[in-house]
Amino acid sequence: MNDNPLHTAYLSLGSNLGDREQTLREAILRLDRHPDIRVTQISSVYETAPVGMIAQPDFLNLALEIKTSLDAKKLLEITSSTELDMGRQRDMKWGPRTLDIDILLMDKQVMDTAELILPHPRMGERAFVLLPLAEIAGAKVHPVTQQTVSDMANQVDGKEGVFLCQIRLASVCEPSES
Ligand SMILES: Nc1ncnc2c1ncn2[C@@H]1O[C@H](COP(=O)(O)OP(=O)(O)OP(=O)(O)O)[C@@H](O)[C@H]1O
Ligand SMILES: Nc1nc2c(c(=O)[nH]1)N=C(CO)CN2
Repeated sequence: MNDNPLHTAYLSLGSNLGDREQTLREAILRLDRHPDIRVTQISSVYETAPVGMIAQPDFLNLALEIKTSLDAKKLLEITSSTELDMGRQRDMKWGPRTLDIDILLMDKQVMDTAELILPHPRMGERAFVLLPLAEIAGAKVHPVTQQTVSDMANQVDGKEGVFLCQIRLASVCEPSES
């Protein structure tokens, strides 16, 4: 880690093309191998019906907690380049993708710029985001609405097809000290 202040961020990962499980494992490893990022919590994996454009395969989704000394813009650069390195092609809004990484929350930061909006503007309506996130960050408070993640998850639970999978990824990388 560099000497900058340490931030806590929550990410949503999704995949609905290719070997979805392998893609998620590899993405987590790549993030954790970055010198300024440590993956500190991994939620369960959920198989989820596509939201938005429905004529596409089901997704695997999960949420991560990371600690990072990167600022939010730099973190977005890393998550975007990880998506591209893992074969993501930028094409259709809400279309199929090998890997999607969204930054959901970063500390209590609120920002609205052309490249990055925090908290993620659509997280509150997405069961595929909130159910995994509630497992690892249920008590965290959304800095704009002041709702806890658990309360947000309860509001969307059952509204979309979101099913817990038997896939265990928690051992992909060991939680590290620093
Ligand atoms: N919190 C955020 N996390 C990730 N990307 C963001 C965020 N806020 C804004 N963006 C911008 O959104 C752009 C488009 O992202 P992307 O192609 O992943 O959208 P999408 O996954 O199709 O839809 P959605 O944004 O609804 O998840 C990114 O290039 C990025 O600049
Ligand atoms: N189930 C599911 N649906 C989606 C997803 C996703 O990750 N899972 N991502 C989208 C764009 O970010 C649009 N729709």
